[in-house]
Amino acid sequence: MQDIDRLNQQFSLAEAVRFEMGPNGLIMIEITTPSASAKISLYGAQVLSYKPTHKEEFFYLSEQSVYGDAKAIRGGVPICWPWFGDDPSGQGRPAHGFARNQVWTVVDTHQKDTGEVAVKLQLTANAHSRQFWHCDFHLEMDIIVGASLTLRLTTTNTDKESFTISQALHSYFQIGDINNTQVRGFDNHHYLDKTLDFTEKLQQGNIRFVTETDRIYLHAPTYCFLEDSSLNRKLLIRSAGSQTTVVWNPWQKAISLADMANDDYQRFVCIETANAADDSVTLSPGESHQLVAEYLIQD
Ligand SMILES: O=P(O)(O)OC[C@H]1O[C@@H](O)[C@H](O)[C@@H](O)[C@@H]1O
Repeated sequence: MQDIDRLNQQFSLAEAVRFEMGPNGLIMIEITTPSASAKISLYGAQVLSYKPTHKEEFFYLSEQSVYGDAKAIRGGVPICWPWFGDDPSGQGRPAHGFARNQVWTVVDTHQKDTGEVAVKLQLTANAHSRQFWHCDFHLEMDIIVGASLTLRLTTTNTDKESFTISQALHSYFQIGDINNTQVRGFDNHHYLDKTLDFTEKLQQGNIRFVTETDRIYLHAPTYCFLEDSSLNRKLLIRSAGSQTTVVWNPWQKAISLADMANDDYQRFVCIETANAADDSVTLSPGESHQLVAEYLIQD
């Protein structure tokens, strides 16, 4: 159990970093820098908020989110790890793995000369993870808050055997209106359509949302744009260590999601920097892999 007083003693930074009690006793890191503020939940190492100074919030966070209770918080940037989507072994283990449902450990906080704040969180094999996955691992999440938000998830194989993972930084971007939103950058890219049993299709033009959208873009570009004319905002999403991008909006299926209002599908789009489908990652003992996403406003 990580005590708030101890965390504040060890890792708070003057005006920039402090630890607070969030809903249901979950510990949150509140970050303030000259160029942005952010909130991170230790449960899931999940960024829940990032707001550049004088600009709109980047992320959607459902008002009906469940905090803790082995559920993922619905919004911000959940981490899907060590598998993306349904249990690849078909044994009914939790969708999107277990990292989003575990309390992570704080390893470091510091402020750079530029004013950016960097937070490092860690997860290693434990009794809970072993219920679902027998491997030994070291997982590190670096979160860098400044004029942009950078997330870097480093997986190191500390086991005696190789293992294979899939994963995603499952960012829920807040938008003004789904009807005035498009994603640019995937023209002429193939994708697997999860709503049609993973049928492969070709994207023509920008992605627009008119129905349930659940796609894994293959050989994905290293950057794309989320254009939202209601908020008059263009976000740039840069990725590294990833060859797949997942684009998801549940549309009317939001009704079946207990932790989301029925019409909330109009207010977010998920664009997920991933290693999914054939883009899984195999690591030998001692090897590491980094999955990186950076989000910023494009003027
Ligand atoms: O409800 P969950 O487990 O957080 O998953 C939400 C969605 O996450 C997306 O990444 C998947 O492509 C969807 O198929 C899934 O429905």
